[in-house]
Amino acid sequence: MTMIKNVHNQAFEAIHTILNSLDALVYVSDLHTYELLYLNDYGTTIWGEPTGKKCYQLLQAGQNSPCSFCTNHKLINHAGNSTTVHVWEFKNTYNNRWYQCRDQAIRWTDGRLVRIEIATDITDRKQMEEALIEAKSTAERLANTDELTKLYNRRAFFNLGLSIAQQSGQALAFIMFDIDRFKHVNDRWGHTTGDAALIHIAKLTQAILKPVDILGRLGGEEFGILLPDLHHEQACQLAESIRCRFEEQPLALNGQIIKCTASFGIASITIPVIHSEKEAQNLLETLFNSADQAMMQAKRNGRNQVCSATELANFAQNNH
Ligand SMILES: Nc1nc2c(ncn2[C@@H]2O[C@H](COP(=O)(O)OP(=O)(O)OP(=O)(O)O)[C@@H](O)[C@H]2O)c(=O)[nH]1
Repeated sequence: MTMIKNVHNQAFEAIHTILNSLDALVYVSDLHTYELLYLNDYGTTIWGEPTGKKCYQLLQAGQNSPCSFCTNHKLINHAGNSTTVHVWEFKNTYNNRWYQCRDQAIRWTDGRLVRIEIATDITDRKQMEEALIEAKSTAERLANTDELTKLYNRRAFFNLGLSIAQQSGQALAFIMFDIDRFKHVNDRWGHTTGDAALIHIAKLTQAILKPVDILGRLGGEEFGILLPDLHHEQACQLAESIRCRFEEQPLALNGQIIKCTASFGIASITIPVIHSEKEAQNLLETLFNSADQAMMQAKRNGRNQVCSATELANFAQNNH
């Protein structure tokens, strides 16, 4: 009898030693009253003594009733029997560390079903994952952004245009503008001042636009604006406002006033039924080419003015 008791004691101590040596939280709580029935050393070191406490009182911060994220209901089925192990990841509200939790309903020594959780700290992995997600989104942002002006670059601008160009039945206007005689700005004031002038122009333009409008730097001193749901006349008025804004608000830098004007081309369309991305691409290219030609016309007409593709069509007819 004494020998059996000793064997039992030894086994109990071995289990006790193992549980208290684990680099993981192990606790047992009543499935219905939430009373803590067991907490290993890992748990008491971080969260404190469990005696007389409910799991939510000890293991979470500022919790006076069962947690909204409690998984107890997932551990037993309708018949009141244990289901499988429920594995989930959770940021503990007491110490703000991430844990992978393995929860299960087991039979306790007195025969009732209780909850056992084994939770390992996965904060380092989570932080690495978060850093990777952050790095990916930074890389994506940089790949779509013009470094100097922080506007969309040509690639991102065209990609955004592609999705807009598939919204059949919607009006779409496009304004393209190019700063006039920008070479003179660089030659006279230097390349750094030229850069500042490009940033200034980008900011002036962005300030006039609505959040749905898409402004991009297409390259060099050339910019594009995609205007969803805007009709031709409204786009012409908008371009004229931007042109005036450039005249009225030159860049003031180091006591110098750097004046920049720009030439604008406008094209617009009511998007027809689009069947494929290729069709959307063709439509966008046609729109861009028309605006580009209108802009070249504005340059030929003497710069610092707005020309629309309609004007260009008239001009073409007049010159045949
Ligand atoms: N500072 C600066 N200059 C740039 C940048 N990209 C292009 N440029 C300059 O923009 C100028 C464009 O010159 P051109 O294409 O001859 O055109 P323009 O002088 O603006 O004359 P028009 O377009 O005919 O009115 C060149 O001097 C380029 O070096 C840039 O990122 N920064």
